[in-house]
Amino acid sequence: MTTIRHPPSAVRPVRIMGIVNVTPDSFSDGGRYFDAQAAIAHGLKLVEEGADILDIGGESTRPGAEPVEEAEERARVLPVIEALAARAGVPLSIDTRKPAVARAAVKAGAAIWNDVSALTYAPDSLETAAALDCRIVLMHAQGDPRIMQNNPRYDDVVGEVRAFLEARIEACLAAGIDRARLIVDPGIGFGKTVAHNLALIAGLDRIAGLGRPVLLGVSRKRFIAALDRDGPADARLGGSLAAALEGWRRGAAILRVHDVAATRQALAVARALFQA
Ligand SMILES: Nc1nc2ncc(COP(=O)(O)OP(=O)(O)O)nc2c(=O)[nH]1
Repeated sequence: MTTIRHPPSAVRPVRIMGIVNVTPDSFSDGGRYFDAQAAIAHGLKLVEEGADILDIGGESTRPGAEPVEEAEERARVLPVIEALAARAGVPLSIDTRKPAVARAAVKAGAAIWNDVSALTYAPDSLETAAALDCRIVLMHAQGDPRIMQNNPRYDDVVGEVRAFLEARIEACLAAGIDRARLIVDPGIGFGKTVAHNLALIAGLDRIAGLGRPVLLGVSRKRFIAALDRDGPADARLGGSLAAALEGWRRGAAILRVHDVAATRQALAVARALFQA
């Protein structure tokens, strides 16, 4: 008999992070918001649908993705961040591994640096983060996007991901970054098999045990298709919602999603049911 874990205290709140990919090749919506005006309009639409945060990215990190040059990444994201900082009315996050892009994005109005490399990509990532006035997302990935799905292996995936995130928290503290600025993320789909992804969602309370807010990004990811019919990324809403709700039950504080309205509605019903 599986025990469904209830959120602690009064049905723990969760924030919805809407995804704005200003890229030509993102796995689930590549190209649709590559134009700055389209990206800005999409961000505003996600806020209208209930997004509490917008995550803006200019480089796809899907399996097999090729890196984007810094100048190109800046050109993609900065106009969008500047416009949304003025109009969206919610905190913005910059999804980048490059310190210089993060610095420019924070200057343009971003309040969060979402780094899928957990500040390991560049030698000056930690010192840049220490100097910026923003929150930091530390995400686990095993290997670079180009090769991370070739043959991911763990002895104890939850234990190893937790240990990595704990070590990154310590590295941040040693660099003078205040613990209160840190958010952790198990990196669903970043060097993980389907079984690894499921174990991480089921074991999310052990990641939350680090004492930092947990960000969970399951939206439209490949493991969903592997568990159902192997359809395209935009045919994975049901699985995205199921995984997001389970993540919330097991400790996620922020859900990074493409489908904000549906996620908002699913959470509203799930929370009402916990109080019924
Ligand atoms: N913190 C965090 N950031 C992330 N950034 C990108 C993606 C990949 O999803 P998406 O942005 O939709 O695709 P792409 O990287 O192809 O743009 N997933 C995460 C995630 O799970 N957590």
